[in-house]
This record gives sequence, C-alpha cells and structure tokens, in this order.
Amino acid sequence: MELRGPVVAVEEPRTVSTRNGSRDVAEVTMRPGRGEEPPVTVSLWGSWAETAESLVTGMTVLVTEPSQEEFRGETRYATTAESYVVIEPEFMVNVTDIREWVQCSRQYYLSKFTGASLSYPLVKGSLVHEVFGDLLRGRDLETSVEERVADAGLKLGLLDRDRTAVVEDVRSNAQAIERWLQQGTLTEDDEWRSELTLISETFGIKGRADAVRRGGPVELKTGKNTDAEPRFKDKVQATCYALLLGEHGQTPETGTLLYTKNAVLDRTEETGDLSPAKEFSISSGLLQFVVRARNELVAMEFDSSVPTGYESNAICEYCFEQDTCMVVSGRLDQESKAGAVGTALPAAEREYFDRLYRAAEAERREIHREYAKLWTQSAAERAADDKALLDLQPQERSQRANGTWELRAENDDTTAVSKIREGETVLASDGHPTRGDTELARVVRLRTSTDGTTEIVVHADEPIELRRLDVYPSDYGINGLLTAVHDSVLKGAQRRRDLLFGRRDPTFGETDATFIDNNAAQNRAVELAVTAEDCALIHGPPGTGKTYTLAQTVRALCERGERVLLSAFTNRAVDNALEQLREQGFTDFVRIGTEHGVSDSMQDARLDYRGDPEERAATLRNAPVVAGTAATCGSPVLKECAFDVAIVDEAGQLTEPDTLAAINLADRFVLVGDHEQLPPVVRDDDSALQTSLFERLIDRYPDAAVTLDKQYRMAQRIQYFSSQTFYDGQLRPASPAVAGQQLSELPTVSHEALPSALQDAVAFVDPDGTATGNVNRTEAERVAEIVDAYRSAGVPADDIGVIAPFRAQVAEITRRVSPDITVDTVDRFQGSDRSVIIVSFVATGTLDSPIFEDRRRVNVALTRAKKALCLVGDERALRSDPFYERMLEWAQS
Ligand SMILES: Nc1ncnc2c1ncn2[C@@H]1O[C@H](COP(=O)(O)OP(=O)(O)OP(=O)(O)O)[C@@H](O)[C@H]1O
Repeated sequence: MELRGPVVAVEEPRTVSTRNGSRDVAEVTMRPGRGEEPPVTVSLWGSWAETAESLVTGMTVLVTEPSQEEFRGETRYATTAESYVVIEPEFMVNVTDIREWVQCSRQYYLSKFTGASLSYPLVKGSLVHEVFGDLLRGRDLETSVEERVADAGLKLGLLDRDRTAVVEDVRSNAQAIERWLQQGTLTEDDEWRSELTLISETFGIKGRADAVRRGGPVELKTGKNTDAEPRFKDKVQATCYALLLGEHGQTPETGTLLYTKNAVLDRTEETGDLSPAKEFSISSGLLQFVVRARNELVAMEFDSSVPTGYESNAICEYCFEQDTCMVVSGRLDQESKAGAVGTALPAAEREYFDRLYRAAEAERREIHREYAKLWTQSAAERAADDKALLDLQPQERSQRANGTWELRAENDDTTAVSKIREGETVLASDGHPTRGDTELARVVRLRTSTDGTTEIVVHADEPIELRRLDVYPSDYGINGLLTAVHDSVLKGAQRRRDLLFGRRDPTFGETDATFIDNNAAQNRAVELAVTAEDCALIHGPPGTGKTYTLAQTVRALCERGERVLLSAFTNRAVDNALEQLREQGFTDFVRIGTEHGVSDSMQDARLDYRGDPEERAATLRNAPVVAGTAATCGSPVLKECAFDVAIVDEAGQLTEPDTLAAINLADRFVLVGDHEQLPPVVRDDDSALQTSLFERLIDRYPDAAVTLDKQYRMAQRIQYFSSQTFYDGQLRPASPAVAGQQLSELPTVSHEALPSALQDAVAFVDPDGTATGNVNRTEAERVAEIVDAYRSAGVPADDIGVIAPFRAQVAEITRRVSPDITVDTVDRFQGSDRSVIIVSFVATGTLDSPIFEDRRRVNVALTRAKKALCLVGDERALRSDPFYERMLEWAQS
C-alpha cells in the first residue's frame, strides 16, 4: 500500500512525547491516488518530519507502507518503521548526484556546468572501471588494459600522457581488483553481474551500479582509503544501489567498496588498512538517509533554487573546488558557504544566466516526465507513442571480442513503428524497462526486410533476453546546455559578451576579393564571413546554396590561414558541407562523430580516438578544419580545442546554448540558417530555449546579415507559395532553367504517361479518407497509387520522396510502396530534396493537432520538391484554417 499525490497542506514539525520518549512529527495533508481521491492526513514521524520541512503545497509526495487507523469516522495515516517518504518521485536523481549532494550541495550544483572537462583522473577512472567490467566478463587483464588504453588514445594524447605510463598506472589499479577477485571471492556459485542499470519508480533515483555480487552492490573507487571503513559518500552511493536493488527483491544487507589504489600504496609510507575491499552493513537508517538526502535535493530543484553549501554542512577549507565556487558566487552574486570573490557581472548577464538555467532545468523536468512514462504508460501505450518496440523474439547472443554482448532479436509485427534508430542508446529489457532485467544498449542494426520482419541487433554489457526496446530519455545533454551558458557568461571574452548582450554592434574589415562571381548575395555572404571581426549571419531560404556558400567560406578562411570549426545541428548537414568541400577540391579536414552518425562517404575522414596518444592528438590539433555536430562541440575532447572561426549550419534549429557550445570554441563565428524553417526542438512549450541565437541576432543586427535570394532547386510554380508567405516574395529562381524545369526533362520520363491530375507542377488530391488518430489508411493507399503513377511515367524511385506529419502514417505509407522510395517526417527531410515530393496531410474534418500550427514545417515540406509537388489531404480540413486555405488556393490554381 502506498499514498501518492499532491500536497494540500503541511504543518510545522513538532516534538511530542510518546511511549518511546520524545519524537518529532509533522502532519501533511495530501490527495492520494495521484490527486484523484479526497484529501487525507498523514503523520510523518521521526526523521521523516525533516522531509516535511521541504514540502510545499503542489509538490507530489509518496508515502510507502503507511499505517491506517480509523479515528472518529476519519481515516488517518502515519509512517511506520518500513515507510519511506519521497518528494516528487517522478524527478529522477542520479545516484552520483546524491553522493555529491551529501558531500556538498553546492558542489552538486557547480558540477552541472563544470563537470565535463577532460582530466586525467576522470579518464583513468573510467579506464579502470572498464577493465573491471572486462575482468568480470572473463577477459584477460593484460589484453583488457592494452585495449582500453588504446581506445582512449585521443583523450590521453590531449592530456599529454604517455601510453606506457598510463598502461602501467591502469594495470596497477586493475591488479588490485584481480587479486581481490582471485581471493576465493569469485567462486563458481558466486552470482556476479557487471554494470547494472537501475531505474526506481518508487524513489525517483536512477543509476548504473558497477557490479552486483550475491545481490549486493560493489562500487569501484580509483582512489585510496586506508581507514577500516569506507568513506561516507561512497557508502551513500552503494546504499542508493542497495535501495534500488531492494525494489526488485531482497534489499541487500552488505555493500562493498573497492579502493583500487590501496593495493598500489607503498606499505612503508602508509599506515592503516591497505586491503582494497571494504564491506559495510546497510542499515535501514542509512537507506532512509539517502532518501532524505534525495528529497532535499529535489526540493531545491523544485523551484530551481541555487544551493549555498549550507544545506549539506559542507566543509570548504580543504575543498579542491573552493576557488571555482567562490568565483561563480562572486560573478553571479550568489550566496555561498565558501564566500565569494570578484565583482558581479552586469545584471543583463546574470538575468540571462538565470533565465537559461531555469529553461534548461525545465527541459530536464520534461525529460523526467518521459522517464515516468516508462512505467506509468502500459506497453501498448508506449508502442502507440512510437517509444517502444515490443514482443521481440530473442535470437542468438554472442560475446564480442571485448567481452560485451551482441544480442539479436526479430520482430514480425509488421505494424510496429518507433522512434528508435540505428546508433542510438536504448533501454533493452526482457519485458519491462524498469521492472525487468534491463541494460543500456546501442542499436547496431534495425532493418525491416520486404516480408515485414524486422531484425534488431544491439550491443550491451550483459546478455539479457532481448524482448523489448524503449527509447531512453537521456537528460545527459542538459548539463551540456548549462556548461555552454556558463562558459559563455563566466568565461567568455568581454567583446563577445558585449555582442551577445547588445552593447556593441558587430564590426567588419574590408576586402576587394570576389569569392563567387555568379551570385551577388552569396558573394556578399562570404565577404561578410571572411571580414567579420565578431560574427556574420547568413540567412539561406530553401535551395539558395547555403551549403555551397558555406564551403566557399571555409575555403576562403583557410586560405587566410584561419583554423575553422565546422558545425551543424545534424550529422547529415555536417557531412553535406564536407562533401561540398570535397567537390570544391578541399580535403584537409577531420570529422568528429560516431561510426553510426557519420555517413559512409565521410568515414575515411572520421577521427579515430583509438591509437597512439601523441599521434591522435596531433591529428586533431593540426587539422585546419574540424567538423562535427553542435552536440559534440561541448564534449571534453572538443573543449580542448581552439579555433579562429566557428561556422554553424542549421543554426535556426539550434537552441541558444547549443549554438554557444560551438561558438565558445572560437574567436569569431558565422551562423548559417533559416528561421523560417524548422525551429529548435524543445519539449517545454514556453521555453526560453525556443528562439535560436541565429534568430535573436538576425533581429538585433540586420547589418551583420545577408539573405541568399536565388534558389537553385524549385520550379517557379513550386516556389511561389513559400516565397510569398515566408520571404516577402524575395525568393527567386536562380535562372530561367531552374524556374522552368519540368519532370519531362528527366530522361526516362514521359509527361503524357502521367494522369492529368498530376500533370501540373503543383497538384492537389483529396482521397476522401478518414483519419483515425495519426493514421489515414485511405490516404496512404492513395499516396501509394500516386507514387505508382509517377513510377509508371518513368520517374526513378530515388527521385520521389513522401512526407507525412506523423510517424504512424509514415509507416502506413512505407508498407505500401517499394523500399527504395523515401518516406519520412518533415524533420528528416530538412536539408534534402527530390524531383517529386508527395505530402500526406492525414487530418480529416479539422486540423486539431499542434503539428499543423507550426507553419515552418509546411514551408520545409513544400520546398523539398524540384519539379513536381503533390499535396494529398482532406479539402474540408485544410480549408478550416486560413493559412492552409491559401495553400490550397495556390495548389488548385
Ligand atoms: N553560385 C552557385 N552557382 C552554381 N550552382 C550553385 C550555386 N549555389 C548553389 N548552387 C547549387 O544549387 C544547389 C543547391 O545548393 P545547396 O545544396 O547549397 O542549397 P542549400 O541552401 O544548402 O539547400 P537547403 O535549403 O536544403 O539547405 C546545389 O546543387 C548547388 O551546387
């Protein structure tokens, strides 16, 4: 039994005398059943009364195993010895955050934006952890150490570390583990498991335990500890895992901490207990303590308050972060236990920091809501939301050379659709993502064959039964946003801040060079970019040669000896720009990205992190052009690099902090984009993150911007609506050939073979279907017939694209057309084009989905077509909205 729901009222805790002496108690009134039931009063006894002090009206509270008593016709509840009180259980706190919070609440806050730098202790720590996992999976120590160190080549090189010395260092730490494992602890019937992903529905805690032995957590620490007892913060961490393990079965009574450095210490220097493994008993008091610590943290996050360090009674004297802490306090005018140094930043900067901090944290909460859906939604609901693939049939499992596992499964449900794509990290489970056996896994293959069977292959640390995949709602990127804002506001140069905060207009040098001789606006764009002393903004409506101009800009800058960072929102745009550079004869670049993220044609330019440290680092440091998505710009590796100019493509799709992550690495920047196409993807509707830096700056500094006005893609008839609606009629075909292009120009196409309804460059078809949810089967059928008609008239399959607003409709259509036709949502079509584009609008009767509200998506969809555009939808629904009505009038004219 549990009580879960919003708090209605909270009373101050008071001390009362009971049979067992005096105890604290606080009364809380709440509405159980997630707010569905009438209010009840719960007495929170003993140390849970402390938690009551953090509760405010409106918070959700969960009380487990309360006692229930009838008193004068009223049911009263109270905590028992078995109870836990959990504030906002849907707020997912990382185990490592609780560990940090207990040590210093302010350190927890600071590490959100200072945590991602490259440092040897961190790199070594993860190497030792990886070797530990390898040893548990039966890999040989020497091979593991050599391989893992080789994998970290680039990072070690950037840290100027010598490979042999690192191998020695990691080996000595790992030997401690091996010896301990050999001390008879690892017997045949000993149940071991490395790396266990745990997500708690009850406690709102998630984490990955290093290992589990006989049901108890084992945590590895690469430091030393010569006391008999584990360190308190380490116990807290292991206790969190114990709590989470207990949710699925028996709560373990013992936890183990492994201090790998102990075995390395010279016995003459050190006294005390040198054994690496220290066990401790997990008491109910400790279990409750970690839940209370989590509650304090969550209460602080509830209103985005900033911790001072007093919350956790931090001791500042010996803290290695004291300086950072004082600087942040001084610059942002925050209260902190460590004190403050320096003068406060101007109010504009502080307000900005605050606004984006809150926006990023609101985004984190939205992601946490996604977590909660892992268990509040049924499997069927998740599948319907495209968030899970269910009922997979497990096939082979094989151990890979590095000891991890390759798991294969099949799915013959031909209706299954999901957002999951190859290369992504997902939650793989034997049936339920939080209640079952779950592992984080990487999808390496997800292919549907012509008979509709989908083959799924994932890589995971443990050989679980692969029966279900769920989208993993990672909040990893949020700290990246905060770091970018912090680096920009607290570490950014004065000149850059003056620009960002509107105190100084951008300035430009001069050049009389001509860069592009057949397009004045493009030439002007390169000129602005090359002469910019702060920034330049290139506004490129569809097909206006953004990529072409960007490549010309990169070359012009490199010729002047500048080092360039080339970035974009998507991997595809990064690769397109590099392909354009290659076409223009420039190949001196390195591509940062994962094997799955980078296109096949750019794999040869991809920077391998593995290898000799010095050589790897030199490749990165000496490259005139480094290219990668904006998301990688905040990575520890790229944060070690510096550039003269950062060029960011698709800047209209990036949130402001995402753009900052890229431009923070360079002295000057060039943003390329179109704020009339897709905006940043933000979960929170009212977020300050919704306006891109590109849009903000183009409004503020129109003189630093140039709009490319000639488009090389669409026939005149096709571009008309977009030009009039989004670009004040300024968008023009680049040449008569572009304006007058026709399908019949394609060598295989016979215009007469097309049905008359499709002979115009822009056509509209109403298939008279009915939408059910996000699917319209009749319309999907009709779209397939239209595809066939174009095919029969001789249009090659790869010249046809189909766009639908919803993934479910994409799946409906995909099933009805041959696999070589691209069918996808608008988001996946941005930046590409086809001779023929067919758009399925799905909705019938009315347009009540929010997807139809953002006109910019329609702009993208309509402007993918070069020679023919066919709109398929319900005329009545489309006419119900003035914008779509105008679109129809154009299509039918
Ligand atoms: N100045 C130019 N001279 C000749 N061809 C050009 C010129 N500028 C662009 N093009 C051609 O026009 C086409 C579209 O250019 P590009 O792919 O750069 O457009 P884009 O603006 O990046 O498109 P999107 O809107 O999809 O991002 C390409 O084939 C490109 O080679």
